Amino acid sequence: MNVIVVKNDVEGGKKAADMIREGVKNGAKVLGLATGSTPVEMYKNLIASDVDFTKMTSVNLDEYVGLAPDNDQSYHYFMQDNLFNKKPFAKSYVPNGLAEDSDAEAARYNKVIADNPIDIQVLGLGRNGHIGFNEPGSPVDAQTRKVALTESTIEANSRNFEHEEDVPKYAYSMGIGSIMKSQNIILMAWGAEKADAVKGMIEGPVTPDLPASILQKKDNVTVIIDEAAASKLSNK
Ligand SMILES: O=P(O)(O)OC[C@H]1O[C@](O)(CO)[C@@H](O)[C@@H]1O
Repeated sequence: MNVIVVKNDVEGGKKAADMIREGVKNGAKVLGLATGSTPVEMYKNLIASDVDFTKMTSVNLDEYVGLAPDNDQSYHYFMQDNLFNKKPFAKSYVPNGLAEDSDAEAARYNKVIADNPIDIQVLGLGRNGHIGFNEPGSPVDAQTRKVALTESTIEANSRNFEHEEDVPKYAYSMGIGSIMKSQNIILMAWGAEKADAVKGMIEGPVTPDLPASILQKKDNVTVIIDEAAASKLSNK
């Protein structure tokens, strides 16, 4: 794990965007993308840059079950708004939150991932150590499936909804097994509320209780964190 500590999300987002531009220059064809507040600065930097995704494919990590693509809380909408409207890809995939058959949707999405091996996967980090929506206890070999969100995640994500009860209880998430197959991973985390998860991810035992800790087992992982998120590390 290559750990880079930056001052704040503005510096970190620029760093991550530079790494993606470099990856694209070096031939990356498929980007795995994340939502949430964490990658917003990275997307701003990519939009302001000369990077061209029009011959590339993007595959997103997750989507809330029950939200339509035009719902402004959906991850489809987030991606349109934060990146795709300004920097379109030849093809972009996000799980279908309205799929009627969740097993069929998971199988469809697993085929998408198998057909489009990910060169660079972008990840955020949940306060409980989740990556994608792989909550604590998720099997390390899991593929895309419908998952139940934990209370901690529902509470954390409720800031984006009018009422906490509006936060969907389920999501489709790419599994840890699929994430681990990506060629390169860039994980970002900002703020003191991520400091425990960051410490566990980097210095703790590899355990399903803290899903991101599995990244210790993978080469080509770059972790970009700000000083607040790094504040509990023993080796700063
Ligand atoms: O970036 P945030 O909003 O802190 O959320 C943490 C992570 O959890 C998720 O909401 C779930 O995938 C991601 O979108 C995000 O990277």
